Order: sequence, then structure tokens, then C-alpha cells
Amino acid sequence: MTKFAIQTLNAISPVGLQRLDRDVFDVGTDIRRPRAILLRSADLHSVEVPSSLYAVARAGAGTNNIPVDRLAALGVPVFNTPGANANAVKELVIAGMLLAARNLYHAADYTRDLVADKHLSGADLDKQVEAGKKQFAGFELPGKTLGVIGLGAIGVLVANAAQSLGLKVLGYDPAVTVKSAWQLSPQVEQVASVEELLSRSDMITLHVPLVEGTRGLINAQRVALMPEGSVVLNFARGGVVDEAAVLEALDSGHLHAYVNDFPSEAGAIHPKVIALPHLGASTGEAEDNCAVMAVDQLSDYLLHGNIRNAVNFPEVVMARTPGTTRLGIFNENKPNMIGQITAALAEAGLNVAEFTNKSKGEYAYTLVDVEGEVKDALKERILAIDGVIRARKIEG
Ligand SMILES: NC(=O)C1=CN([C@@H]2O[C@H](COP(=O)(O)OP(=O)(O)OC[C@H]3O[C@@H](n4cnc5c(N)ncnc54)[C@H](O)[C@@H]3O)[C@@H](O)[C@H]2O)C=CC1
Ligand SMILES: O=C(O)CCC(=O)C(=O)O
Repeated sequence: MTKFAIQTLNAISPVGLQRLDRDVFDVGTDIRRPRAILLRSADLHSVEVPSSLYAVARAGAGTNNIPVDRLAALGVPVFNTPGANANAVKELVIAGMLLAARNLYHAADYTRDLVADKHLSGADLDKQVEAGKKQFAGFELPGKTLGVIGLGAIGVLVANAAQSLGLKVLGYDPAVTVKSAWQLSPQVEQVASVEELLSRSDMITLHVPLVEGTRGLINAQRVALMPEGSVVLNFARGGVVDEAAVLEALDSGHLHAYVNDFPSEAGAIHPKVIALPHLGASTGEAEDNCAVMAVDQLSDYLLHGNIRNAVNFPEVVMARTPGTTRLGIFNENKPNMIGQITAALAEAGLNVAEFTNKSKGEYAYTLVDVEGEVKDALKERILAIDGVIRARKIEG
């Protein structure tokens, strides 16, 4: 059997990579004509999609670096790893709240300067430490209100953790899932609009994907709704915030701080901005979790055609029927596709042992186990059906 070639475009934890049996998979950075691409934040938008490509796996949550729709139209699932790095982000958000509330970043700079620039020591250092500290006096978290925008894997953890630290927590998510709703602390108050959340929060934190509907979600009009001295935390994506509007509000004193994970030229050097180098998921634990989940989903797809956690196709998982051949078929989600596919199988004299078909948005995916040999002519016949995008014979 020809090995599946998997190209890695970022550093992927070896804990995940070692799960790929090297008798079955070739894995490396310099692979040409890959069957799959395994990546983190590498930008795939400007990359030409190789015709050899069967799948893309993102070891992480955000897929805005991947042309998800273009790949869907080619029958290429894009997998991500929901929740696998959520705890790491949650911890950084809590750290970000404390950095802002206690002015820690500037306070640490101050003490470093006393020694490194002003060369103070001993009693002189003690004196300046005590004299200078009042400028960094902060506020405590209990009793303050945190607004959480986006109550998915990360937002729920942040909301619950903030609640347990004594904050009043407001949440906004127009498409909250049943799973998230079950996990959310009952004390978290769900509000009906971003506007309400902003006008009632001392701090807001963003946990939404960057898509057209969330680009510039926090803009000048919305910043104006926030109470004087509020804090914005952005560990989602830079584009979710109109940074120019936030910088203006920091300059005017309307906002106290902007803590974010996506430095820009202007933001990185602004005195009221704490810009971290995209550290949200950078813990050993999160990197291992994401790599394991991405690798397992990818290998299950390459070996068995099963789809779990693809952002552009439905969840389709079917146990293999012994002694059969499996076909994976992507098609447009329109009437009579299943009828035409099963008719083609019947014409070829093949009995269907198991069949499953699910749709998501514009597309659908079928897994079918058939008794008998699947000849290339049958694959061509299926591909010729109007609306079929891709058909793959999956050796088993
Ligand atoms: N800084 C970092 O290193 C990391 C950043 N992220 C970012 O965080 C984002 C969220 O991650 P997860 O919580 O794991 O994703 P998730 O998919 O579990 O949750 C996202 C939530 O946002 C909600 N949402 C979508 N549009 C919304 C809107 N307009 N208003 C309010 N809610 C909206 C969805 O309904 C969903 O519940 C990712 O897409 C990624 O961009 C994720 C992991 C690490
Ligand atoms: O892989 C990383 O370090 C970034 C993680 C991230 O931004 C995500 O999972 O969306």
C-alpha cells in the first residue's frame, strides 16, 4: 500500500506525531504532493492547493488561516481540535485580567529600570520602590463585572473561572450550544446583545472565531458604550477588534488597558497595551492535546474515511464492515444525490452492506461499505453524477 504523505507546516508536538505509524504514513516538512497538511497558524490562503490533497488538520481551534470554503468545494475536510487548548487560553485570560487590574506589566518595568537604568541599590532602591508604588495601585476582581463574548470551549471556562474568583459574569453568544449551556455556571447571566454586555462590564473578553460576522466586532461605537476605565481582553484574533478605535479610547483615558495576543506595530509599543506574542495555546499540555486530537482525526479519515470535527463537513463515523470495500463520497447538498449514488452501485452489481449520509450547509458526505470489487469505472461513474465533488475508494 502506498504510504499517506503528511506535510507539517508548523512545529507539531511529537506526542501527536509519534502516533502516526511510519509504515503507513510519511511525515515531514518538505513533503511534495501531500495527501494531508497538518498545521497550526501557518497561512494557507495564499498557497495553491495540491490536487493530491485529501485533508487538512489544524492542531488548534481557529481556522481563519485556512481557506475552509475553497477546500470544502474540492471535497477536502478541514479538521480542528475543539477544546484541546481551551484551558491554556483560559489561564492566560485570567493572567491578563490580573496584569491589567494590578498594572503589573508597568510595575515590573518600573523596578527593572530602577536597577538597570538608574543603578539604585540598598536603601536608595528601597526608598524608590516605596515612593513609586502608588502609581501602580490597582483594583481587585471580586465585585467587578466581566463580559464574555462567545461562550464556546474557551468562553465557558473563562466565565466559570471568573465567577469562582468573585466576579459578576455576563455572557453573550447568539448560537450557544447545548453542550456549552450545560457546562456554564448557572450564575453566569446571559444577556441579549453585545451592546448590553458592553455597557454593563468593567472588563470584556472575546472568545469568538474570526469570520466575516465578527470582524471589527468591537468598534468605536461599541467601545463608547463601555464604562470609563474598562479593560478589553482579546485572545480571539486581532481582526475581531478595531484596534485604532481601542487605541484612541486608551489615549483619551476612556479605556484603562487592552490586553491581547496579536501584536500590531501601533499596539505593541502603546503604553496601555499589553501585547503578547500569540501565547494562548503555548503550553506543553495544550500542544500535546491539540496534536494528539488532530493526528487521531486525520489518521481516522485517511484510513477509514471517518469525519470527526471537520469545520466544513458533517460528522460521519461508521464502523468498518469486514470483507467490504469502502467508498467516501462528497457531494453538493441537493435532492436525489443518494438515489443516484445507490443506483450507480446497483448498476455495478454491488450490494450495499452499510451506508450513511449526512449533510452540513451546502455539502454532504456519504460513507458506503459495498460487497465486491470497486472498479475504477464505478468511481468514474459516480464522479460523473452532477453534484458529486469527490469520490475516494478507501482500502481497508
Ligand atoms: N490566543 C490563542 O492562542 C487562541 C485563540 N483562539 C481563538 O479563540 C476562538 C474561540 O475558540 P473556542 O472557544 O475554542 O471556539 P468555539 O467554537 O468552541 O467557540 C466559539 C463560540 O463563539 C460563538 N460566536 C460566534 N460568533 C459570535 C458572535 N458574533 N457573538 C458572540 N458569540 C459568537 C459561537 O457560537 C461559539 O459558541 C478561536 O476561533 C480562535 O480564533 C483559540 C485557541 C487559542
Ligand atoms: O497553535 C497555536 O499556538 C495557536 C492556537 C490558536 O490560535 C488556536 O487554536 O486558534
